[in-house]
Amino acid sequence: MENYSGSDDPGPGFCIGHYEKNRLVPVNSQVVNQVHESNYDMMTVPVTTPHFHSRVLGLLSAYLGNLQAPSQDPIGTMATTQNTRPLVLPPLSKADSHLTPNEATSQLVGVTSSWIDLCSPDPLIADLSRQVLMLEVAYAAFCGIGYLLVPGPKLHHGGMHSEGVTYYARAIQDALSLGPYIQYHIWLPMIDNPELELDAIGDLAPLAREEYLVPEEGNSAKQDLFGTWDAWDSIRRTCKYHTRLFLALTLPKQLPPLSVQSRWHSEPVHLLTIDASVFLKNQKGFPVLSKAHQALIAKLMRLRNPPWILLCDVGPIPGLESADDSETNQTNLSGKDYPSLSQAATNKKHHDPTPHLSYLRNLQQRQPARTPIERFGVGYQDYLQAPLQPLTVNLESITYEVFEKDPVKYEWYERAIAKALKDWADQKKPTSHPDGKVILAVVGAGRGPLVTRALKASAEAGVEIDLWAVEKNQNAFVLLQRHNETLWGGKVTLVQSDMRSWKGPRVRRQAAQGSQEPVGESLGIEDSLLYTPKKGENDPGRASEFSDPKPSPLTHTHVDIVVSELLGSFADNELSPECLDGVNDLINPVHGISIPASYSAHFTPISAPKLHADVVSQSVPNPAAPETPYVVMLHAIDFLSTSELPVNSDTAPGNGANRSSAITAVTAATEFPEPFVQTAWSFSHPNRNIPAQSPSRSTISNSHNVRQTRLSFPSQNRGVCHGLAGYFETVLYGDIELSTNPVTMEAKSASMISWFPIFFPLKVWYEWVVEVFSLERTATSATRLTTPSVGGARTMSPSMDSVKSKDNWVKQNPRTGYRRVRVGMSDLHSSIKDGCLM
Ligand SMILES: C[S@@+](CC[C@H](N)C(=O)[O-])C[C@H]1O[C@@H](n2cnc3c(N)ncnc32)[C@H](O)[C@@H]1O
Repeated sequence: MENYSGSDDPGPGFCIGHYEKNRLVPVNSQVVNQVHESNYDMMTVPVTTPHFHSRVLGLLSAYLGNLQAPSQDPIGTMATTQNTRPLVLPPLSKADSHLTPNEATSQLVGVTSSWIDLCSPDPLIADLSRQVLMLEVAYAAFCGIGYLLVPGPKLHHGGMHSEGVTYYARAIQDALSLGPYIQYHIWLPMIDNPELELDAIGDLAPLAREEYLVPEEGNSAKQDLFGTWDAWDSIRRTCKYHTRLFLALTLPKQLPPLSVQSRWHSEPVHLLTIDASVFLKNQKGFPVLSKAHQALIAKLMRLRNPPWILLCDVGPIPGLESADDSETNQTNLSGKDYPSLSQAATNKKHHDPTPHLSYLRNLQQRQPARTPIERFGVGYQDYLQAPLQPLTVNLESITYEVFEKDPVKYEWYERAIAKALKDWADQKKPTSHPDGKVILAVVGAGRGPLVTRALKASAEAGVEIDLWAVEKNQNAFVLLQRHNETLWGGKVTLVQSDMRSWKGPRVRRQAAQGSQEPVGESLGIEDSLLYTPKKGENDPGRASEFSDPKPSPLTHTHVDIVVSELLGSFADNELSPECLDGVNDLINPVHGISIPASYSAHFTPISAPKLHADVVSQSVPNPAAPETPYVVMLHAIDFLSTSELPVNSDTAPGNGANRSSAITAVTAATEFPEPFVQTAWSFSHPNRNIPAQSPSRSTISNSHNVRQTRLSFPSQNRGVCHGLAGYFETVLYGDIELSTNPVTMEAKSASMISWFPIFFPLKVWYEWVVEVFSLERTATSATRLTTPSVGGARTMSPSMDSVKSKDNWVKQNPRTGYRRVRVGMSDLHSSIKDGCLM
């Protein structure tokens, strides 16, 4: 068996890059070499130059200076457009970009302009921004850039909040087809904090014309913990969960509550940007990250695709930009933090030109080794697998081999069998064997690991057993025969049969001479003579058995202990109850034991964007894809129903009076909230209540195994439910249990790897783009409204007008005094492919 201890396993590697907003040097191979020599893995490069920015501002200013009102045509149609004379940007010129296609390009992350505003309520600004993005994307694609960092949507425009996201999303959808080999990273902060969404000099947003703006009245927008996640959700839905669309997430100085962190953890965060200001200083003045930041980074780094880290504003790359800049920038020291002269002299000796990078490299080395489950699961994380069909399909040897690597399951079975045998002996229970041996049958023996464990348990408990192994897989049966000869000393009677047609063990009628002390008296059925086929000979109409070839009068008897391992990820989904029903009558009717004694199925709703995207992409060739329950090692998921109290913006970090207490609460814990997992149903064996089967029916009724359930899951925060995560728990014997339920597995069977959870996908309902908002009054009243709003909100939304006229009590402009919280949204549908093409 492979060693899964993980002691020599290095932790995850960090890929760290250098971000410079206004990098002015043209990047070539020498520059990239310099980056590598400085211990960075990669760097960013702006797609366009400040020259291009000035040129666009100049064109806009000239355009606005000459703006005329649209001339009316006789029927007034011109009045319905705001683009009578659109401003069209000319193509890029040499001075507009430092990018050149060369061998270094593929190692760069291109950055598109942050001064545009695709969400602007002013159609002129929005359209100009779209043109800028398209020019940049087209040129980046031409140069061979593989990764683009695209600043996220601006969410606040005066009194309007999050209204232009659909337009932003639409532009990204266009960009995806314009740069067909580019991976796009939408750059977002972890929460929507309007106070931090500041306009810089030269930004297009403040140039939006007043007539398109709604003034902010009184209450400024509050921060919204899930506001940026919500925007991201709109974008990726519009782009239909595109496989080249990812996130770049800004790590803030104050981390948001863990429920917000766990939401981002479930999303495709492929870049993590860390600004110099996020670092604290240790006693020696070196930059370090808080424990909470370290914990979040550690979790992200254990994902199937760990994010790359971009260090922002941490000073220049040594040797690349001027040394003077490097001195002043390196740790952002200010005022009293400056070292004394003697400290400065010492520092000079040990001068580290990249202290933030050194810290992250050190953090990388301190990452804990992967756990046995993580090592085992490499390549399986968030990977959809169809569940096994062990009854109808004969498993391959390699599949058994994977089961057999479990460091816990077989150990627990051995303990359970030993305990059951000891109890049997201690309680002096009669056995089904004439010699008093406990008759134990491993049904569904596979390649025999439980048979080995049963023999060990018998030796350990000092209780003699008569061991039977039943397996229907003819290929695995060959190995069972071999093991019986080489490993088990012929002590096992092998039966190649479906357990449902097995007639039970056969024993000699009289106790054999010289047998060991019986455990108890025999309950054997001694009323029939049976035929034992010779080795290799099949008994027609009955299972073939290979045992002592000496012919002797045999009789069927009961099994005292049935051991099976037929559970699926959702307990009963691999037909465990149905198969065990087939041996139910063979179990000793008074004292018989089944290991497992019982099992239950559990589930909880989850957000699983990666799995959803995979199911959707598989749906094209396979329409049954969304109807399939998948076995998945769940990782990038968020539990939607948790035991955590709901968090609201008032108690989130950065909110005035509550700030300090909230931050304490946030930084104290680093584990994501525990899911609320509920039990769906359970089964136990032997089942003394199986109704008698009607002799007139050829098939056995399975109605006693039908189960149904209806459960409620409180959800604390908004999110998208992509499906249900299913788990199981099983009582093997007494207090020996196995569990995959994330709430109990640590206590019951930590490090068990045989089963991954099951994922039941949910289909999503589609319509033309419709957004539904709940209006939360931000002023005095706590009134809530739900208003569907069709299309965009660049003009006054028709829905808003109808709300005004219908509901007298909404007297004021509903755009002010209310906060719109999106509660639902359909997919974006477009007739562009089927419409009239140019
Ligand atoms: C999950 S595997 C477990 C194998 C083995 N006990 C182990 O732990 O590695 C289940 C085994 O049960 C066998 N099996 C399933 N249904 C069966 C049935 N009705 N009768 C006999 N064997 C069955 C399968 O062929 C498979 O070998």
